Amino acid sequence: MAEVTTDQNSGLRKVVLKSPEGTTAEVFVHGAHVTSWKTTTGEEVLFVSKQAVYKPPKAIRGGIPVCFPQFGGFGPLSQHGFARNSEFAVTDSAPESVTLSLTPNEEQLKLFPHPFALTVQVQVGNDILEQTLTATNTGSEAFELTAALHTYFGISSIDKARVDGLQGVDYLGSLADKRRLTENGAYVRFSGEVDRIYLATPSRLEVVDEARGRAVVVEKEGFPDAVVWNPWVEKAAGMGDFGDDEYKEMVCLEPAVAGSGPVTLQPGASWSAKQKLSLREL
Ligand SMILES: O=P(O)(O)OC[C@H]1O[C@@H](O)[C@H](O)[C@@H](O)[C@@H]1O
Repeated sequence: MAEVTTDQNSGLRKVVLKSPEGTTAEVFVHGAHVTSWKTTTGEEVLFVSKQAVYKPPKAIRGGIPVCFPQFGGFGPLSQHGFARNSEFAVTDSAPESVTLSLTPNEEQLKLFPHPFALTVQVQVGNDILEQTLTATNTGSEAFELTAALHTYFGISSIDKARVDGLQGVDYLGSLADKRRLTENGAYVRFSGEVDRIYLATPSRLEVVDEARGRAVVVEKEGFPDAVVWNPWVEKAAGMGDFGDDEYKEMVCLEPAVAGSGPVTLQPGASWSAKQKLSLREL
């Protein structure tokens, strides 16, 4: 069993996972939120802001917030839905994996009148992190959902970072009234704010850290889309839980079901999607 412990700094409950090879991950019960994934050599791969606020129901800034049952503004709820603001229950665990579950409370059902059961499973392997979302419609009517694993990757320097695998892919420009555009570049690089929903992307993408000589390989299933986000100077300055200069240290690449249209879940039916993160030396 992975033990549920109390985080020293925040007082919140978390689970620490460890693979036999020594890869570790830290998962907060609040939001089923992964805040750390360390390689066998002890190197952190994810980014968490030094200004992050560990005070439920606020979502933690960084790591991997779970956006569910809504991504962004694609629906009636507030931005990114309420899973990231909710207390989950730990329903299963082993030294290298944990499953956390959420059913909406009365207040959430008033805003989103669709009973569901959501599980988030997190597992570590040899320099691997896998995360699976499974949602079941436990009500009597069909409903629509959008979702994302809003993954913040730590990088050495934004001018030496890029996202590979998106050339020729159409995207909705969130900074351009969601206009549909096409990615022409071989890579996505960052020299200003980027906020794009790439549609029906290849299942394998990479966040490349040229300065560190390493890429994180993102393999996704069941998430047709991928969001690329960096807030850059102005948006960073406007976020209370994000340092003014921290945009230089992170890139978000978020497997999502968003712009390609919502998933319709029939009564009794389940939907499942996952991401697998691994490393590649350049
Ligand atoms: O501040 P939030 O709600 O965590 O959202 C952060 C960002 O999340 C990204 O997924 C969105 O594309 C951005 O538009 C948004 O700014």
